[in-house]
Amino acid sequence: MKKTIKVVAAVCINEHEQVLCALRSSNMSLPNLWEFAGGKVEKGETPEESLVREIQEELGCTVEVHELIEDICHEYPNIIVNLLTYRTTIAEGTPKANEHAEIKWVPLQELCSLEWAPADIPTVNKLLMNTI
Ligand SMILES: Nc1nc2c([nH]c(=O)n2[C@H]2C[C@H](O)[C@@H](COP(=O)(O)OP(=O)(O)OP(=O)(O)O)O2)c(=O)[nH]1
Ligand SMILES: [Mg+2]
Repeated sequence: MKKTIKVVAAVCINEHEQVLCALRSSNMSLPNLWEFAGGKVEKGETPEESLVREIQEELGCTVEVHELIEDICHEYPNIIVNLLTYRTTIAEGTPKANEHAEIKWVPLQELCSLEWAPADIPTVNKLLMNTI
């Protein structure tokens, strides 16, 4: 049976309605695909705690976690990812790509121009449909 991992990711939106997008590097799994920064929920953490920790590690800034956008299970060839995406805003600091190949702020309506990790598509569609 395939293992399921619980992953949290930050849909970080700024005052210009731009979304922070992160490019997975060539040495990560799902290389060269765009994602929302985040990572695996560790034992004893709430999803919100994991997300604040992951963003601190990956982007070197602090986020405020708002509502859940999407909770989906996506089956990859080797693993099932239970991805929880949350709307977030930056509470402190400026995001930097500590682990990603690149990060950039993208206008909400242009999100579809990036090549996303497959599990992110439902979140991207929700954002494009303006249902959040
Ligand atoms: N962070 C993140 N992971 C995603 C997204 N979409 C998606 O399919 N994933 C997958 C990629 C990985 O197989 C899995 C775990 O994410 P990750 O690689 O960020 O985990 P992590 O930061 O804890 O990294 P590591 O400790 O395993 O190196 O989730 C997304 O938008 N954000
Ligand atoms: Mg990560």
